Amino acid sequence: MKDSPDIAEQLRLLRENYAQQLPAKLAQMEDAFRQCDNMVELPNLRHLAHSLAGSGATFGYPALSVAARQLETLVDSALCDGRPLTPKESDTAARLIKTLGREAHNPIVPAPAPALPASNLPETERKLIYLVEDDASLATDLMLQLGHFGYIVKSFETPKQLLETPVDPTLAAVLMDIVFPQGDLAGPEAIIQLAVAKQLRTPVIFFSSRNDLTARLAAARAGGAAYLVKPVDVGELISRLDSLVTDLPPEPYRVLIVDDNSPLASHNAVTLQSVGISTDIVTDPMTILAHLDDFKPDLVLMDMYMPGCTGAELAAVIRQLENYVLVPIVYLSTETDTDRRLIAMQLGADDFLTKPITPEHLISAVSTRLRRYRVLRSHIEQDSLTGLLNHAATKDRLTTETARAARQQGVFCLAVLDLDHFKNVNDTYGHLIGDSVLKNLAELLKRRLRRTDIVGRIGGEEFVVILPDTDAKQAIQLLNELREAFSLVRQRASRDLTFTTTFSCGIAEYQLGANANDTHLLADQALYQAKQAGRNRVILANSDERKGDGSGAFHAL
Ligand SMILES: Nc1nc2c(ncn2[C@@H]2O[C@H](COP(=O)(O)OP(=O)(O)OP(=O)(O)O)[C@@H](O)[C@H]2O)c(=O)[nH]1
Repeated sequence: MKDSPDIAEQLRLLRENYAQQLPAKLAQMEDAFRQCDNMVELPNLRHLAHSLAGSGATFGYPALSVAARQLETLVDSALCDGRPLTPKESDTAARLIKTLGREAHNPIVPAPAPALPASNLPETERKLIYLVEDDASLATDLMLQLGHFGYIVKSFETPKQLLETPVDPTLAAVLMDIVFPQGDLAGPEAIIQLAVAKQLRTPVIFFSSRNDLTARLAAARAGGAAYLVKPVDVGELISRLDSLVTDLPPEPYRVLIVDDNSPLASHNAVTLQSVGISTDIVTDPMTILAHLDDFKPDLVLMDMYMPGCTGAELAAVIRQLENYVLVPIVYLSTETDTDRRLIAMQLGADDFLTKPITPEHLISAVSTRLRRYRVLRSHIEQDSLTGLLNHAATKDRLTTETARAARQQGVFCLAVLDLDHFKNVNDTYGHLIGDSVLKNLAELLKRRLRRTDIVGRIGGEEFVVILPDTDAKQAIQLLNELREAFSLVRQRASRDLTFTTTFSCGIAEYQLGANANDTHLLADQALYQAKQAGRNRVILANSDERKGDGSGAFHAL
């Protein structure tokens, strides 16, 4: 696969820009060299050489990189000794600068980055499902139930109707009964016809009151991805559907590039973007904290030597932040000295990549670490029953969101949800059924909320939803929709017994200056009011009550 035209074009422009700026950089270097007898210009000369050494090869000037690296090493050793260049070193430096001038006219067009399929495809909000069921009341009920979880359902009474309808290209799955008045295996037979006539490749879930091998075999031969026995357990159906139709790409990996060399940082960013990795660039290391909070990187790719502070110092600072103890920090540096590398690593970085680096190597080295980090993070952060964020991770996210809102003077809402009379559910139907209710609520929240919303389970039957960039009015409306939808979900206790249940919810809108505990305490108080007022309702906290000490709200979870 080739670079997308957009990315190839961006890379070409970056190379062109670099080539245009090269003569000025070389002129600066010659100036610095001419004045380097006075020692003041030596660090500048080293910095300029360092910058060219790191960036030249990336933009098609490998020999220039080599010469610049030699120059950097030479100047570095004089600076370490605290002396000017010796006459011999000056000769070598003059020769190297000449080489730089020559090589600046000899660019090689770098091979395009090997693009893997981009993973950040646009998100399709709601999935279209075809339901083929001759029992009108069951069809209506399933349509409603699936609708609560955010699916759009188009219903057909007979397989023939389905066969006669052009297949919608956005179709995500088919739910097909087995037995129809037209035949005991009319459902699977229709699916085979569809596959032949219309090349239907969409996943099919069969459901039937038949539970015999003949029916199951027919479904399997028709390529059925799942087989559910009636009465259909909505929770099971949703989890099967979700696993089959969730083509939502995984959230793109995020790499924060910290490099004062702006063209090089952009080049690396475009290279990573070509495989769907999302990037953010920090050219001024002193602004890194804001970038960390806003961008929440899965990996930090960092230059080692920058004005203001070194990469090693920055790595040490990042490691002091609780939320970034685990995030991989990788140096991308021209540093080859093993001792200096080891010292830099001791301060908190995980690895070294050496500049110049080919796009292939950069992508592969970064991707491996990103994958490992995400797996590790999900083990640490997920609640095992529901797959939502656990208590600690939710608390972290709330702290981060609070910091972001404070910095940007933005808004967000925090909703705390608690199932009503859940003890009764456990006592009446058993703990396992209670668990499936918890999973159904988690599923509903996951399906109905935006990807940018944060959902966690913070206690037995207590959930938290953080809604960035959402004001109180919008939050109330959304949570009421969710409350309504959940109250209509048919929970299955046994083959013949279903029940419904509800949740209460307290919402707090972030108030400028409040900390995470303040907001959480407010939402908790509103939840308490919702319970007192009769449950199954959403109540917004009164922000004037925020004057309490606010302490320990999260501890109380
Ligand atoms: N099935 C199941 N139950 C849980 C889990 N964690 C907590 N619970 C139960 O949740 C119930 C919570 O009960 P209460 O705190 O009395 O609240 P409630 O019955 O929901 O009543 P209100 O909140 O006042 O409406 C207890 O019965 C817990 O055992 C879990 O992981 N699975």
